[in-house]
Amino acid sequence: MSTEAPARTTPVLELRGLKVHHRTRTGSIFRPNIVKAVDGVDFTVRRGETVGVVGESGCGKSTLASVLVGLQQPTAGEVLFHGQPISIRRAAERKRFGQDVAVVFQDPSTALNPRMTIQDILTDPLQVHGIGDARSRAAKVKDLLALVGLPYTAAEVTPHQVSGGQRQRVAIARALALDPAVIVADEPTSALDVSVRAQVLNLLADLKRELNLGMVFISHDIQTVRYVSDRICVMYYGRIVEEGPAEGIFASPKDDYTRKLLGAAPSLLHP
Ligand SMILES: Nc1ncnc2c1ncn2[C@@H]1O[C@H](COP(=O)(O)OP(=O)(O)OP(=O)(O)O)[C@@H](O)[C@H]1O
Repeated sequence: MSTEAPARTTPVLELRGLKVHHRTRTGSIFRPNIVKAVDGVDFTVRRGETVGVVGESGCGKSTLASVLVGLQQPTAGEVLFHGQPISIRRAAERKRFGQDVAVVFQDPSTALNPRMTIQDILTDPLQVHGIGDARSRAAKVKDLLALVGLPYTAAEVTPHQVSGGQRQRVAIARALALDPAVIVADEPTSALDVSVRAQVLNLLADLKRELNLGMVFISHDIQTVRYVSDRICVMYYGRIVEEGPAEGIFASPKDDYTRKLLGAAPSLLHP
């Protein structure tokens, strides 16, 4: 499934020395308790590659994702887009980032507004960013639906009138609406029926190839990550403890924690 990693071009998205620390309510002002959700991570993704991020619950995957998509300001470290440092504190950079880096969440039932038609859901990002007119937006919706393998008639219904797998296709189409360079998919198949998971994974892999996207695929399931990723980062307690080509990690894991993950529960994709 995975394709050969692209040549060593400049990463489209990069994190350097990323830290996200949270001060919790326990502790005191003299001795605050700090949760180190992400604690010194370097990370890159290039166009045309899928980087898998895997680790158990609480290791910091979602926190990493929220920084990658500009939803959270790190405590320390840099976020670079095409080699240029960016900050979501600056409104213009935040807007640009929202256009260039898109996210697909775990559960499309909660990520999509149940009262909007799929046409409106897909038109909304274009309107918010002031892109095109009514005619070009309608054409774009048609293209997006075709891209994710949905019939044009799906535009007329609401998300709850289609199946779970089709709903996630709508969420993927919405993520593609602004022609992003990177898609961050955070557990995109975990809430889906086992029978449709492989279809959605195949769709993400096809889109990465066709659109030359940088893809970050986050999951607790190492077999699912292996299925889609060119490169894998293994996270443990807020750090990347092992990183390398997907097949290399499986053939000869170097870290004890990676070995533990590989020996753990059977894949949710192939239970
Ligand atoms: N706002 C916050 N305040 C305090 N602690 C937090 C906050 N956000 C996350 N954490 C803690 O940071 C750690 C990493 O959380 P995160 O959600 O990123 O992990 P995860 O690997 O995505 O787990 P899951 O798969 O269960 O979502 C956890 O211990 C979590 O409890």
